[in-house]
Amino acid sequence: MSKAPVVRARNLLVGYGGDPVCAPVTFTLAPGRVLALVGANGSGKSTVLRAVLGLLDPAGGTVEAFGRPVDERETGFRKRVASVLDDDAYFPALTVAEHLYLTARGHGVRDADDVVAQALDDFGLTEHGTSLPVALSSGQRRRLLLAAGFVRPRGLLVLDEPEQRLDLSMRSRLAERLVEERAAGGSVLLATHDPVLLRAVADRAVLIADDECRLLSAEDAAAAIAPGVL
Ligand SMILES: Nc1ncnc2c1ncn2[C@@H]1O[C@H](COP(=O)(O)OP(=O)(O)OP(=O)(O)O)[C@@H](O)[C@H]1O
Repeated sequence: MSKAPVVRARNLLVGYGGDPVCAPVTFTLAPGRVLALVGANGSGKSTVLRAVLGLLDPAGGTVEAFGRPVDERETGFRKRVASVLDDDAYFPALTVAEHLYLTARGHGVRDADDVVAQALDDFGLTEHGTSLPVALSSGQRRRLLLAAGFVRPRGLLVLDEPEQRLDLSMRSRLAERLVEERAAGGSVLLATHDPVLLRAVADRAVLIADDECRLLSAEDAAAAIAPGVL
């Protein structure tokens, strides 16, 4: 397995309208590793993720994915990068299963039936396969968006607070799924406020802040975001 970084950010400065939202951030993410971004509300985690996904130009520094400057217009980039952000992006007229088939087949998955059935099961959606998004609870809609990230091929999975709106049992299933992802050689970059998820899946973390963005062990990062600390 190639150990070249999947993501390399060097003094990456992110912000809006020329104003940085946090200190420059430097990290690498290797194949088969999970890196978490932690920090207070508004510290800049989602903004860093947007820059890694090419949805926002860096205000300074560089960010590369698979050895090339990030460019989400490149087919090769979009083929290898799956993301689930903090938005409810779904088609109102498609059922849960149809969403997953569309995503899988759109990305050329041959055994889409098996892959979709597995994702429905993993995310507790089997009995909602024929439901439209409007008929789902907010947590079930979140599961649908997460499931869509897992039915397509990927080398990098980017997740923005994937624990949001999930009950504890689904958080633990998500953690198992991410551990499997890592074991299969996939890389995951996630923003999270959940110390339990962080401890279960992350190898390292970056604490995003105004004055300095620091690389921490997963354990130190989990302690830093424990209740009463941040
Ligand atoms: N589209 C935007 N235009 C201008 N400012 C923005 C925009 N999106 C976010 N911000 C600001 O950028 C800062 C960082 O926001 P960001 O969403 O990256 O934080 P976060 O660490 O992900 O927070 P949370 O934990 O609440 O999700 C905040 O001060 C926010 O108000």
